[in-house]
Amino acid sequence: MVIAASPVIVALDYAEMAPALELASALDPSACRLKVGKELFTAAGPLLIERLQGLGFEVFLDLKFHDIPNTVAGALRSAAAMGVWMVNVHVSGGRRMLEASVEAFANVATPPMLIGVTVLTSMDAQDFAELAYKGSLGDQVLRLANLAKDCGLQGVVCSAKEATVLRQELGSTFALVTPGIRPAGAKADDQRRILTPAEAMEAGASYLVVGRPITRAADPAAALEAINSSL
Ligand SMILES: O=C(O)c1cc(=O)[nH]c(=O)n1[C@@H]1O[C@H](COP(=O)(O)O)[C@@H](O)[C@H]1O
Repeated sequence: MVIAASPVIVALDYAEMAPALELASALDPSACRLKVGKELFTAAGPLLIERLQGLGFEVFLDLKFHDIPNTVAGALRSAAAMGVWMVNVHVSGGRRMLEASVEAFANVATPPMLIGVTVLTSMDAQDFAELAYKGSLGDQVLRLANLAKDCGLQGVVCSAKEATVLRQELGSTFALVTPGIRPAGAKADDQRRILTPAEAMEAGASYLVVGRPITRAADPAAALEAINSSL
């Protein structure tokens, strides 16, 4: 496996294996990592993970587990057995689920990084208000990030808009994985809390998750290169 020099994680949001492998083959594993999410993993499964690793890529398995502690712990052990680099769970699954998640990797020699999802980057203040949580969206992100850290997770997924505050509150070694990244002038699509790659790094992000601005570009490798050289 190649350790990428770049903080970019390319989201392979495809419906099947072939286009995902085609895109991966066009990219350099020293220039990015790859993320496989619910759509692609449900269609293509562990075989795809093996193929991407065979091309030299570290893989973020983004299945956002959210279930009872025993079920999530089992799912995480299965993920670790695939040798993935990063996995995630919803922090809103609560303390016992998070502690069971950490415990699931206790006997794994090289465990994946365990990351908690806070408030999805597709949500804005209005969406958030409908859920009737206490405080603002930003308060909720901070509350969930503190809980994740307290339970022993290595980082959180959040919007880069929250990265400055989280970096201050949670210290320099806690990983901030930030989707909702759009180069200047790119379409927001369904994302609501967005920043450019350079702004996100400036705000304290550790990793930038970028999907459509790369996967739907006429030349994905050039789009990745442009982002990397903007940092
Ligand atoms: O966990 C994630 O990766 C994630 C969390 C979040 O809050 N928002 C978010 O967009 N994501 C993922 O990040 C990727 C963003 O893709 P683009 O919007 O195409 O750049 C998608 O694969 C999402 O599933």
